[in-house]
Amino acid sequence: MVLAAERVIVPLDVSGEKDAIALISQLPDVQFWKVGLELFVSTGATILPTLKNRQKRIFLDLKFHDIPNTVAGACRAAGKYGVDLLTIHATCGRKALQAAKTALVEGAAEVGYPPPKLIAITLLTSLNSRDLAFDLKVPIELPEYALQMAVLAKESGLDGAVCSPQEAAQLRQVCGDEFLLVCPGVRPKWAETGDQSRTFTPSEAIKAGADYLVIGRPITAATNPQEAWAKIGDELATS
Ligand SMILES: O=C(O)c1cc(=O)[nH]c(=O)n1[C@@H]1O[C@H](COP(=O)(O)O)[C@@H](O)[C@H]1O
Repeated sequence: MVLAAERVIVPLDVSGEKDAIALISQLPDVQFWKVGLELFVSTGATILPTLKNRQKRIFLDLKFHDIPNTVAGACRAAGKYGVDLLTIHATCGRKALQAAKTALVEGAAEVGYPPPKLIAITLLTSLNSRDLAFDLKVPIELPEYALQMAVLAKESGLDGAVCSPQEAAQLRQVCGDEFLLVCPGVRPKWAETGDQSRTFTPSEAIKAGADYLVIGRPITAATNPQEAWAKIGDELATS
């Protein structure tokens, strides 16, 4: 049986600490929270100790994208927060990914934390094949591109990738069972797609091989977030 508390990460996509704490309190069964750009840029790292005090797991989603020296510095610092997952864009390239991973491990060791798992963004789930071909000018098919970014991450020593659930099965097959697959772009049948392009339902995403599902607005923007969380829990329990 798939338990939502073990497999679903909910993003704290709000701009203030008060709103973040209200969400955390409203959804006590959520064990894994994501702190992303909106909250981190608005309030800094202050939410992290709050989550740790409540024994929550933390996905720090800062999507680093820079030259090797800069991502290494950022990862060394992020390693000291004691979070569980951290993101970087695969398109930083091999040298930056390797430098990031090394610095993250060193930063965590300096303060005695286990290193967070470093996972690479393959291709944002908001983008579709047309965007990739016509705007980003990438001349290969989208699933193949996402796969190649995951392979680059794996070869660079990263722990996993962020991908659309539509690509999860292929990434799982090629990158193996130990490679962590974190999938946003998850939409229950009853939820709006919004700006996500490559979506699967929660049960489809799990079947495709996702380790974790990142599900935000279907829960957090629902009239009744607890009810939405429970519905997703029911879907996963029977999948
Ligand atoms: O890194 C991410 O978590 C991420 C990568 C990606 O390709 N697509 C994506 O949607 N996300 C994040 O996943 C969350 C999805 O939220 P909802 O679209 O509200 O479910 C957001 O916080 C995004 O920042």
